[in-house]
Amino acid sequence: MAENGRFDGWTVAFDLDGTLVDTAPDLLGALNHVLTDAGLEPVDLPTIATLIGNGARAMMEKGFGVQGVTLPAAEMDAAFERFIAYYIANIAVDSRPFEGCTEALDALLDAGATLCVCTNKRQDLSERLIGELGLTDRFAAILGADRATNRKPHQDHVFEAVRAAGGTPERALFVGDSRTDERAARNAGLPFLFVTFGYEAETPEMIAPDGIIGHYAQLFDALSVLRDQAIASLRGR
Ligand SMILES: O=C(O)COP(=O)(O)O
Ligand SMILES: [Mg+2]
Repeated sequence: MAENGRFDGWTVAFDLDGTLVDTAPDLLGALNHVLTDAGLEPVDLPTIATLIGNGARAMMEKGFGVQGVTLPAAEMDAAFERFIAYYIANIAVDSRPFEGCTEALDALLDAGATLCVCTNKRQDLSERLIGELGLTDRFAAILGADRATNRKPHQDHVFEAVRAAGGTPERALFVGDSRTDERAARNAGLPFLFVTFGYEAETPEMIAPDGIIGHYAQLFDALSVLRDQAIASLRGR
């Protein structure tokens, strides 16, 4: 049943922030740039991790909220412009793929898998970040929130990312760091592998994923188990 350990015909969809890349340091830099610009106190790294997951705009609004401020819409728009300008210029200063990530992606590619990115980050930011880190060639498709018909946790985002990569949802697996990812994967009917090194506050027990890894060295074997389970259930239909 192990299908000789290969992933030919399989697509693996990855979340970006907190899953492929540790983006918190540069998101923190950009958020604190606009907060201090507005005369507010900066937030710290543990705080920013609780704000990531629903896109940069939501993160920034929550960041102001943490400092007890709700800006009128027009001012929030202007602050967001400043945030984006700063973040684009500083998107990969300290952001790096999680340890072992690049090697793990290459092992999957060598085994025949197709890889794609399904992220609530904006398309332009996602492409720029992945490009600056030299990872673009590894992904058959990158689908940001603004390119999806409906963003995660909606299944459309997952289906569209997998199909853009030339894959099929029946032979696809999802890797993510958040409840939003878990719900998106479930909504789309994909097995869900949870990474514990990202930005989710809920425990793995609460998330109840199909598999868990705490390091990229465990990715290949964990995805192999999910693939074999999916093959068994496809056969059992
Ligand atoms: O930018 C965010 O807030 C979320 O991005 P992610 O979906 O890649 O985790
Ligand atoms: Mg994430």
